[in-house]
Amino acid sequence: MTLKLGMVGGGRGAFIGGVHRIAARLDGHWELVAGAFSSDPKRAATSAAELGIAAERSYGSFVEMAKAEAARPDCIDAVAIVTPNHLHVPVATAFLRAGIPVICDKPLATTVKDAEALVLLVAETGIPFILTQTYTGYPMVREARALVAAGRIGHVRHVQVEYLQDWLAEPVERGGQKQASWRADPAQSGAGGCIADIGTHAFNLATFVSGLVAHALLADLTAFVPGRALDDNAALLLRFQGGAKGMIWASQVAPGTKNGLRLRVVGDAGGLMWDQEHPDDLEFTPIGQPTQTLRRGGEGVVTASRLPAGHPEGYLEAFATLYTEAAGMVRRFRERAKPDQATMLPTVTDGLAGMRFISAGVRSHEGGAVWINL
Ligand SMILES: NC(=O)C1=CN([C@@H]2O[C@H](COP(=O)(O)OP(=O)(O)OC[C@H]3O[C@@H](n4cnc5c(N)ncnc54)[C@H](OP(=O)(O)O)[C@@H]3O)[C@@H](O)[C@H]2O)C=CC1
Ligand SMILES: O=C1CO[C@H](CO)[C@@H](O)[C@@H]1O
Repeated sequence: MTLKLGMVGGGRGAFIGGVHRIAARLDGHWELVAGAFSSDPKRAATSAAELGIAAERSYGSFVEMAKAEAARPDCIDAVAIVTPNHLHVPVATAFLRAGIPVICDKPLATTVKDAEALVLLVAETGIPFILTQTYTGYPMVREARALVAAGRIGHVRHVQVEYLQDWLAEPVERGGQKQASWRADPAQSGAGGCIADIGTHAFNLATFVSGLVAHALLADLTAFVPGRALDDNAALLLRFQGGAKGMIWASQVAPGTKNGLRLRVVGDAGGLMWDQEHPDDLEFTPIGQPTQTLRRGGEGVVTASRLPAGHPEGYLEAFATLYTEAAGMVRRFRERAKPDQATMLPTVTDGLAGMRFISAGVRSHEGGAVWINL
C-alpha cells in the first residue's frame, strides 16, 4: 500500500521541496496528497493546484493542516518539513502532537533548547522522526562506514571533511535571492550560517562514517562578505572519544566549488576517501598497498544499490533511499511492530547532535577560538 505524504514548505520557487517530492516517488512508497506549501495562503494554494493536490487538502497554514489531517480517516502517514530552519520545531511539534510521523530537513532547530524539547516529545510519543541528512543515503558512504566498522582501516586516527560551495561568495541575499535571504537572517537560520547550513552535514558525515563520538571542538568562523550577519566560512578542529582527531572546512564563499563535499578517514591500517561529486567511487588504501577504487555495485562492495556498476546514481537516489527506509519505519509504526534496530536512518538525536555542534562552534568562535566540550 502506498503511504500518504503531506508537505510543509516546498512551494513555488523553493529549492529542496521538489527534490523531496522526486525522492519520495522514486521507489513508489509515497504519494503526495496534502500540503501547506507557503507562508502565504494564496501562494500555498497556487502551488497545491500546480502539484495536483485536492483543494480540500491544500492548507493555508501548518497549524490548520495538522489539525485537519489528524481528523481525517485517510490522514497522511507522514509530513515532510522543508521550510527555513526556524519553522522545523514548531511544525514538527504540531504534527507529532497530532500523532503524525515527521520527515524533517536539517538542521533540526535554531537552538539546542528547542532541539532538546523535540527529542523529549519524540521519546514521549514514540512517533517516527526522520532527519534528512542526505549524505547518509549514498551507497558508498555506507560502504565506507561498513569498512571502518569491519576494521579495514584499523584504529581511526583522523577524519577530515571539506564541504565547499560558492553560491554565497557575493551578497546575493541583499538582492532578495530566496534561498540566501533567510539563510543570512539569524532569526530564521539560527546562530550559525555556513556552520549550520552545510557544516552540520560535514559533522554528521564524519561521525556516521567513522562511528566516533566527538567530545570537543574549536571553531574559527568568518563572515567574509561585508555586512553579512552570519558566518559564511567555518574552520573547525574536532577531538573524538578514543583519541582520534578531526577537521572540518565548510565554506559557501569558495569560488569554483558547487557542492564539494569530500571525506577522508585515515586509520593505522589504511585510509578512505569519498567525494560527493563522484559518489559512485570510494578510494580505499590499505597501508603499503596501491589505492583501490571501489565502485558502487562492483566487485567486493557489500552495500546494496539500485543499478549495476557503471550506471550512475547520485543525489536523488540517496534521498530516495531515506524515503524508502522512512516508509519501512512508518509502516512498522502503523502495524505496531518493533522498530528496526539495524536502521541507519538519521533521527531526532542526530539532529540534537548537530545543534550542539553549531552551538559549540559559535561559542568557541566567540570565545576567541577556544576548545569547547560537546
Ligand atoms: N538535506 C539537504 O540536502 C538539504 C536541506 N535543506 C534544508 O531544507 C530547508 C529548506 O531549504 P530550501 O528549500 O533551500 O529553502 P527555500 O527558501 O527554497 O524554501 C523554503 C520553503 O518554505 C516555505 N515556507 C516558509 N514559511 C512557511 C510557512 N510558515 N508555512 C509553509 N511554508 C513556508 C517557503 O514558501 P514562501 O517563501 O512562499 O513562504 C518555501 O516554499 C532548510 O532547512 C535547509 O537547511 C536545503 C537544501 C538541501
Ligand atoms: O546539502 C545541502 C546543499 O546545499 C544547500 C544550500 O547551501 C544546503 O542547505 C543543503 O543542506
